Amino acid sequence: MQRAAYGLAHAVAREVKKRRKLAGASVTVLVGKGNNGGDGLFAAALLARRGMRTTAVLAAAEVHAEALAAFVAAGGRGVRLEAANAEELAVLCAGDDVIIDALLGTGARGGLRDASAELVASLQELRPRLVVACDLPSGLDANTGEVHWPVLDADVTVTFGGIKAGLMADPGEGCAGRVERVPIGIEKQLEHNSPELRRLTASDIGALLPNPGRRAHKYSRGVLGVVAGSARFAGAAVLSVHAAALAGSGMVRYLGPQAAAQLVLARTPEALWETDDPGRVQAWLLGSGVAGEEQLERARDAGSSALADGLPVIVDAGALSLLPDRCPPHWILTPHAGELATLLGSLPSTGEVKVTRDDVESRPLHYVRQAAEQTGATVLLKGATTLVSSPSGVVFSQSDGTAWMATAGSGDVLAGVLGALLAQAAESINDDDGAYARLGLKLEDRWAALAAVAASVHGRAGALASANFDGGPLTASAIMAAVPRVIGSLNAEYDRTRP
Ligand SMILES: NC(=O)C1=CN([C@@H]2O[C@H](COP(=O)(O)OP(=O)(O)OC[C@H]3O[C@@H](n4cnc5c(N)ncnc54)[C@H](OP(=O)(O)O)[C@@H]3O)[C@@H](O)[C@H]2O)[C@@H](O)CC1
Ligand SMILES: Nc1ncnc2c1ncn2[C@@H]1O[C@H](COP(=O)(O)OP(=O)(O)O)[C@@H](O)[C@H]1O
Ligand SMILES: [K+]
Repeated sequence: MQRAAYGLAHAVAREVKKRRKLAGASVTVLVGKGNNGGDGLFAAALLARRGMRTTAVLAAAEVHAEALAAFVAAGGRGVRLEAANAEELAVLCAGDDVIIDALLGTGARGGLRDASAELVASLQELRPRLVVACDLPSGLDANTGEVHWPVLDADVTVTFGGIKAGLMADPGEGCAGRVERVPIGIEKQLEHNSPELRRLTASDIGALLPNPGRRAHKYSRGVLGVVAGSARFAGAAVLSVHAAALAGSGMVRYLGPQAAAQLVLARTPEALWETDDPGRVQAWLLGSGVAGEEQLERARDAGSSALADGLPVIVDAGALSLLPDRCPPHWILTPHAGELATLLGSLPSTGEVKVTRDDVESRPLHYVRQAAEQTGATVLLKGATTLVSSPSGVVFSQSDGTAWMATAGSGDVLAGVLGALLAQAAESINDDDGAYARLGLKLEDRWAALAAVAASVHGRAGALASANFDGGPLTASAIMAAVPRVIGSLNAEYDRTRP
């Protein structure tokens, strides 16, 4: 507890010092009845000793006794929260330099209640200057990222031990701000009861990105077949094919109507337009912008032959309605929340239960796992945080992008990037050289890991492109243009630091 409190106090002091002098600055800690409140009180005691004006709002009749004694001994002032003073305390706290949210931690069941809920709801409206959450924002489920409102949005969350699953899945991650981990000596223990949710680091991604050998040729590099676009959505074909070319496919074969093919070739003269037998490919991308019977038929045919040949397939947008009864794990579905809701609704195994987009957005971790389990496929659920579930239940979470990436065509670029990675990895991934094992990944989860690599490359490309515009807005084309540089720098960084 002392290590946790010290880490928390250190982070709070640092954040305050970015804004003003620490001595004389005001901090209020919101204290619940459990150990989370104890951590908050011990941290506030340390801050009082460093000259901060400290107040504790005590939300329970009994709080951690030892921590309260330390807090009082350090000169802190306690106020009991009651229904009658919740509004008034909210106004007072909102004027503070920093608020520490230590109401509920990992032991919470359900959300904030009564006066605590009232206080937090009012505070959230008053937009306090700086909020630091102790371990996790109170009201958030540490295992799922599901949220019981109201929750006080944190600028920084200081979390102890391992990073909880709930801080890597929305809507929880969206409330947590920047997450900092304080090691407290229980990390080894956590490794063994891992929550099966994993975030790949830049170095993990460098280790998994395909790299051409010296004697590579275009066919050995990996050919991607693409059935995308249609008369109505020709742009999806243009974007996905170009992104696949930029992300390093050996070759891209495009199947689609002549009008779309002309636009595809105008942007990507490197691509081939296949009008009858598409020739050999190592992987397929089906569905981005696919509409109309003729193009759906092409996607269906390519899907059937891929299934028979055991080839990896990305199933995006329009092709999500063409799934076989059971998909193999090397089929990667790439829905956004709305598409996932529709997909789940169409599965016989979901039964009569209706799933809406709101349901998926409230419980993305639950539904992405459910979809992978029920279809047998790997499922990549797009969003601010993108979750990828292997049918084994192992989930990857990547959150490397910027909100400017919520722009039309962005998903088509992701599909192209993933297609390029799949085509390049398709042949080597089955006789893995140990890269997955070295990262502690099971080979059965390799498709999900590769999809997470694509999501991260896509997110990093968006972040880089926006940074090049001083944080300004993006088009899908701008995201795509940054992809080669992101892959190049991830590879270079990995080469510099590899063991
Ligand atoms: N190794 C570790 O574990 C470490 C843990 N550490 C710290 O401990 C924290 C976990 O502590 P914890 O177990 O005391 O849980 P926490 O959330 O503070 O309080 C639970 C209490 O609140 C109550 N309560 C429950 N739900 C409620 C609700 N909705 N609304 C109101 N009350 C509610 C419930 O009581 P009851 O429901 O029975 O009234 C229960 O007694 C963790 O987040 C981290 O900060 C660190 O020090 C590092 C090492
Ligand atoms: N708020 C956000 N922050 C970061 N990335 C986002 C956000 N919203 C969407 N994205 C990303 O942008 C892409 C949008 O894909 P999609 O919804 O399929 O759009 P489209 O079909 O128009 O291409 C996904 O990769 C998603 O992860
Ligand atoms: K908390």
